[in-house]
Amino acid sequence: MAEIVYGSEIAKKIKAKLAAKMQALKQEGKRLPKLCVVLVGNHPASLSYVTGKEKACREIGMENDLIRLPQDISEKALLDFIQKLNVDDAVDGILVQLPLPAHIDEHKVLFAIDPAKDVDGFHPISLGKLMLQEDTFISCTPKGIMRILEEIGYDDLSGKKAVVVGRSNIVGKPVAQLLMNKHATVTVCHSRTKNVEEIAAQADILIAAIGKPRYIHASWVKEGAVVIDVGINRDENNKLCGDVDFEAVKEKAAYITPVPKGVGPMTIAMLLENTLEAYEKKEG
Ligand SMILES: Nc1nc(=O)c2c([nH]1)NC[C@@H]1CN(c3ccc(C(=O)N[C@@H](CCC(=O)O)C(=O)O)cc3)C=[N+]21
Repeated sequence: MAEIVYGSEIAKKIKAKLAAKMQALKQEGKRLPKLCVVLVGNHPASLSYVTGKEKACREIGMENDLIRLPQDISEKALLDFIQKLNVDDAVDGILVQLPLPAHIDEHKVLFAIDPAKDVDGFHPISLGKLMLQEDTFISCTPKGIMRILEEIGYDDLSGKKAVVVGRSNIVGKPVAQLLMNKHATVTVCHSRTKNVEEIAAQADILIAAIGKPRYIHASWVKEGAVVIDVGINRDENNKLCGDVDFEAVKEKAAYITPVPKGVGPMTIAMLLENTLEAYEKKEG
């Protein structure tokens, strides 16, 4: 029977530390770090996620601004807006919520963000530095996953087998890189992989980031594995669920993260940390 690892509890501790830092800066009469979140359009899930980010900023006393732009905004107008945030000295972190409307080139927008303010870690410079193990902003979900592993004392990954299911630019690829940087032997599986279940069953650490409700069955999981569930899906009853068949897999794994209250809250905590980091680098 696995230990259920509540990212929400770890995130609470991180946010308490950050709140104390905000308080200290305030008492020193310093400017406070500021995160700007840009939301284009009215996608309901996106709206709920950005609201969570704003709420977390308020909780810890970090400055924040949610900028809502119309669904039909031109790419040029969005790029101009980002440029304004880039040169605004009061802004430390910029996050453009994804996905963007289809008429906007997502890469162009991510490339337009000043790498010094790229608290999402999605800029090619940030991703390149991650590959080279240079100091940079690490994207929030992968960073949160690594923090969970540290928190459970599972951070000596030398000789360990990690399997990442999913190859997205925002989770699968960067988390695979981080695991490699920590000396794990990493296999990345995806929709075209044959025998995923056999590969997954060899994992000491299994990261599920595919976006398919309860896709990972207990038979895919090695006894005693660490299972990290990144999925945020709705099942047939519109209930929030992960990529892992939680009830069955928890009988086999040593550690498992739930959905909700697992990786999601860690993503937000890492975003706040990255924003403070951007501020500290800027202020020297
Ligand atoms: N530029 C950009 N950066 C992102 O980091 C980004 C993004 N775009 N687009 C969408 C995804 C998704 N994402 C989540 C963050 C927190 C929760 C979260 O806190 N979830 C809670 C509750 C979820 C709920 O109740 O709906 C939980 O899992 O317990 C979920 C999802 C960030 N994303």
